[in-house]
Amino acid sequence: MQSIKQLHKQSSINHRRDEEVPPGPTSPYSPKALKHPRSLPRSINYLFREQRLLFVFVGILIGSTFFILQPSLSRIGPSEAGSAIRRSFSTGLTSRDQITGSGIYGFGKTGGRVPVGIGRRRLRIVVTGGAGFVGSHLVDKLIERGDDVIVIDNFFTGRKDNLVHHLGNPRFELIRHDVVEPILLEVDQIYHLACPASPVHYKYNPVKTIISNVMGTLNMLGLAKRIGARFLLTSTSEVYGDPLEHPQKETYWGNVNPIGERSCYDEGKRTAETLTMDYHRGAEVEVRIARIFNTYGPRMCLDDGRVVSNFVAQAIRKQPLTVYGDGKQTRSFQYVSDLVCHIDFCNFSTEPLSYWQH
Ligand SMILES: O=C(O)[C@H]1O[C@H](OP(=O)(O)OP(=O)(O)OC[C@H]2O[C@@H](n3ccc(=O)[nH]c3=O)[C@H](O)[C@@H]2O)[C@H](O)[C@@H](O)[C@@H]1O
Repeated sequence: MQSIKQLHKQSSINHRRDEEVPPGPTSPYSPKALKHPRSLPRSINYLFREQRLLFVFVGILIGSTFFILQPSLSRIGPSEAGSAIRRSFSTGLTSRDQITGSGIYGFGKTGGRVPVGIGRRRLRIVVTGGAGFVGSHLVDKLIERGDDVIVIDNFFTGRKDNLVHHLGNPRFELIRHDVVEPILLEVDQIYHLACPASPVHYKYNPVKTIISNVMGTLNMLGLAKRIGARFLLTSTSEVYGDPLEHPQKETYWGNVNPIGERSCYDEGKRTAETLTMDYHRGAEVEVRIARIFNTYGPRMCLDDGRVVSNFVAQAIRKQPLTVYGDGKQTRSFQYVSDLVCHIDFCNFSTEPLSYWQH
């Protein structure tokens, strides 16, 4: 209101001044001659000169093309991708996804128009435990795919050496942080791997192992809920304990000793799975659970303590191989690159359960 009053005041003063000093014939001031309004033929003539009309049409064409393509572009966003996929989960590297739309990858699959030269939107992904044996291979895959990766690791069993080839890459960040403490990051997806996985390592400090599993998973699920990120938990076949069924199906609930030496890990992971499903049911966090079996491959520490690395280390040193117990126990082994492909597939999969049963 103040500024409007001022303007009114000014215009009335000007008006009075004009009244007081009327421009006479002898006055040195001569007002600017008023421009004649353009006649219609002149305006049309102006438009046609120098191909102006053509430029107007080209401008309209470019503008309308952009607005037609815009709905397709918006499909790239995580919120849209999330809405295309019903909240779902999978366990044991088997996909229980109940897809009502289509996967995040294909615009074609969503039925939208695909602007030429535009691919999948680059995702920001956090990998907890990304400096570890499995985590570092997963990071390699995500970086190779073109995503931005933030690694969180407390370096208890992880090593910077596993990630040294990514240092200096602008799409890669490494944070020394223990997941038992909360952290706030803006990402699209969370791969939660942080936890010692070898019996030697998780038995070293069992209380810390169970705290990492429970508090670490809780913190990461809280983050996923807050920022609307998809969450993948790397669980273990240890949730089956000493199974009474072979092979173990997802429907099998296991035979776990709650007070044994391995319970810190087994029960820790079982609680982590429970929390994951509770966040899924109660807070609609989009989740995946991968139950990982005994994995081997490059970057596995020689002192890892698992059977493959122990046997390799003993073979290199030309020592006899140590077999615990009666040697009749059985395990499922997988190579780390196969595991990483499956974790990645599990996270993006639109495949039905049967895919994993072959
Ligand atoms: O398969 C899995 O789900 C689990 O595999 C391993 O657990 P485990 O298979 O018990 O680990 P290993 O130490 O590799 O033992 C495999 C078998 O080989 C035996 N073993 C181990 C080491 C060794 O030197 N000699 C030996 O006979 C063990 O007693 C066991 O029966 C991992 O530690 C878990 O994190 C993982 O989830």
